[in-house]
Amino acid sequence: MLPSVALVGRPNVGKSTLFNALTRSRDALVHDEPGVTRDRHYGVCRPDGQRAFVVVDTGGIAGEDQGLAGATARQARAAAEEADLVLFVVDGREGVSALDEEILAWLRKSGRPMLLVVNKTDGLDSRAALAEFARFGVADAHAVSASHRQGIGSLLEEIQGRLPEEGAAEVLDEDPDRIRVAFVGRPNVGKSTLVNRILGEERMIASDVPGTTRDSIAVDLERDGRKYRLIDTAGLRRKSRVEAAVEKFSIIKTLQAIEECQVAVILLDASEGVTEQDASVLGAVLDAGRALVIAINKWDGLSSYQREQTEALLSRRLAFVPWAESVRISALHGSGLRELFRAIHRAHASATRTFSTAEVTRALEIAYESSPPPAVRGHAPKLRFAHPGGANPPTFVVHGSRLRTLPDSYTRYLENFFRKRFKLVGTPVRFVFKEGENPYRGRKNVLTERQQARRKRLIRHARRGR
Ligand SMILES: Nc1nc2c(ncn2[C@@H]2O[C@H](COP(=O)(O)OP(=O)(O)OP(=O)(O)O)[C@@H](O)[C@H]2O)c(=O)[nH]1
Ligand SMILES: Nc1nc2c(ncn2[C@@H]2O[C@H](COP(=O)(O)OP(=O)(O)OP(=O)(O)O)[C@@H](O)[C@H]2O)c(=O)[nH]1
Repeated sequence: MLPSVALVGRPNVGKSTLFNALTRSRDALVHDEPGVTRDRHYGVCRPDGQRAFVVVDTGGIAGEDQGLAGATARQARAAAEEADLVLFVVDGREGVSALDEEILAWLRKSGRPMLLVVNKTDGLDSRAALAEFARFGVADAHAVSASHRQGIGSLLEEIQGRLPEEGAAEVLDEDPDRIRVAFVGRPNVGKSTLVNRILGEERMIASDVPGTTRDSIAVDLERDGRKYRLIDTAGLRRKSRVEAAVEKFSIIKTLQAIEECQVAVILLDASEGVTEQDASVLGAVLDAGRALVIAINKWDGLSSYQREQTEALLSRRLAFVPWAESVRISALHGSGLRELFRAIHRAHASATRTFSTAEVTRALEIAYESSPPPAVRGHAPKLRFAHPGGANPPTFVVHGSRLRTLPDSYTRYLENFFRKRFKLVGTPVRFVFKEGENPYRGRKNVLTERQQARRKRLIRHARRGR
């Protein structure tokens, strides 16, 4: 499961800046889509080749008046207590303050694992900056500059070393035929009703998945001869655990469920359109690169006039994900479920389809020849070669030159072209651009003339020396 790391500290020490440095590291790949709200307080850090984690910006724990008892502070505490690791952020320029001491005392009491992050050390002697905070007696202190992105790499390494071990539930996918689905959405859209409806149908075999930890719940089921695993959702939680209290909407749990699934089904309430919170859940699905199906629930409650209005509104608000299928359902009456599962299946098939290098390069050639990218200052980018770069989401690696000058509109053109050619629905598609020659040229041992001449020279030398 995605572990979580909370940023705690007094106002103005640079928590938001650090949050951005950690969560926006893949800006090149994650395009800002109009219509998507990014929740400023929650994000996912996906360091290259390392384990991803949720980052929570707890908001500043303010001065004495509101102090540790204020509403913000209460939220900060709750977030910190839920986190697997706390980054206690302080200001390296201002040095130790009374409030820092207060926060530290509280963090110690909470018993959460903690790292001290001394920020704003750009232009400072970082050893001196750390020494200032040595009296805190926190063994693990890191000097960083969030705004200059200094020290972030080593901070990330330190964080990696302190995340909890991955649980048994994470060794999820033994069965490649089983589709991992998460039903996500804000409170009251009908997740529990839908999950219960799905699990309640007779033809299905539902069972709790053994080996899942206390915090992670999954249920396997079969439907129309296909196998699914429903990943932890509020709906599942309430059903499988005897818990009277209504579980509050947890963004962390939503992010975790999204990370673990292959297909995220986002539920919307037909009578309410796409709210800010819906848009932020949508944004999280896109950031994670998951396949997406939009289920518009409570369709039963609308008159035909309202239905028309809703259709028009939704198609406007969802125009930025034209590739996602939306299905109208009623969780209450169980209508639309067959279509819902078909859409899940199509999205999964697209998201996990495999490609050969030959077909990908061919597609690139055709796209390129039929519409080459525009020249910038007299030089046009050249696209030479492409190969598949992974699934879920389908990723295409394109090699060429001057690719930095490729306009976004051209990336969108390529995306649409590939979508059409490979009939990809319900999944984001990613392109990674790499400068340089065909990387397979060297591997096939095809040497340039200069390389061949050099090689012959070396061989001659070696012979003479013998
Ligand atoms: N010199 C320098 N300034 C920084 C650095 N990080 C943040 N700042 C500045 O510090 C100020 C506060 O940064 P924020 O990230 O908003 O601080 P915060 O802790 O999130 O503040 P609250 O939202 O009030 O809790 C801004 O003016 C930043 O530009 C840094 O590494 N070096
Ligand atoms: N008319 C109508 N009402 C529905 C439908 N689905 C759910 N509801 C109602 O919407 C309310 C909320 O449903 P829940 O299933 O509890 O919503 P939830 O998303 O699980 O809510 P949280 O657990 O708070 O996140 C309940 O009163 C349901 O009866 C539907 O398809 N049609």
